[in-house]
Amino acid sequence: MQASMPVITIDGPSGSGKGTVCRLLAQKLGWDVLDSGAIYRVLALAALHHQIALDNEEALVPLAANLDVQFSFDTQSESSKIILEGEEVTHGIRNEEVGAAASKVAALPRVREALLRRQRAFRGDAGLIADGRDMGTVVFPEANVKIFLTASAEERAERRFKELKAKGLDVTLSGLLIDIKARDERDTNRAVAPLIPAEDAVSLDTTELDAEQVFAKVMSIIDQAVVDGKLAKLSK
Ligand SMILES: Nc1ncnc2c1ncn2[C@@H]1O[C@H](COP(=O)(O)OP(=O)(O)O)[C@@H](O)[C@H]1O
Ligand SMILES: Nc1ccn([C@H]2C[C@H](O)[C@@H](COP(=O)(O)OP(=O)(O)O)O2)c(=O)n1
Repeated sequence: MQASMPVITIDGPSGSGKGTVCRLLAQKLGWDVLDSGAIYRVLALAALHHQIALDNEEALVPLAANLDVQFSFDTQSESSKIILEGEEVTHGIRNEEVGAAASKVAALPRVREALLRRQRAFRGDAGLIADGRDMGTVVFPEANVKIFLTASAEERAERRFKELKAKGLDVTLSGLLIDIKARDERDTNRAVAPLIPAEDAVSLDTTELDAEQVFAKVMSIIDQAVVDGKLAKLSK
């Protein structure tokens, strides 16, 4: 692990645009990305496969600690590929059922603890962009730049609705709004590593912004961090 490589954290609730901005940042900066939500999603899917109850901390801790998962970058599709126990789950984890299950296993303190080292190991030879809920507060409290994205629940549900409809999934806007609010509630009110901005995070409300505008604002926050000496000059 290269403890000195820079880290930018992007935290926020579901649909606030974290994944989108992280992908754009990774392209621009040539850095690695940690999609921590995908780790919780993969764990939840493994629990469902093995018929382990989503509140069975005793059984989930060893499953989390020994999770047989590989994240790789597929150069052909220019997207990441996720293999769980030998089976590709890249798309299978991206539905609201698995998102809700992920939020349940993520509420268990010893499960979070068991996944800490795996998340920190994503810090390699390049800089790291870390996407999640507790990247700036718990996993990388020493990060160079911390950003917290928000948007109204209605706007986030609308975004998710368009995305899942485009994939041909059978979803309703009202159902997604209920799911998003339930997930916000669980993620925000859990005892350990709740969804809250780090004290030194810059918050950005994306409700009225498109993805390009969010990216431009995030880049200006990063440029300001360089001016403030929090981050070395970027070769972008
Ligand atoms: N600023 C934005 N305005 C409108 N749609 C957006 C914006 N940012 C992202 N999206 C779209 O909203 C959906 C959720 O975005 P995503 O980046 O996956 O959010 P998160 O990772 O925070 O859950 C995706 O379909 C994405 O293309
Ligand atoms: N760092 C993280 C990342 C995700 N989680 C939990 C809580 C979230 O509701 C689920 C799924 O996260 P994910 O980022 O994939 O969800 P969205 O894409 O934002 O809908 O995992 C977490 O507790 N901590």
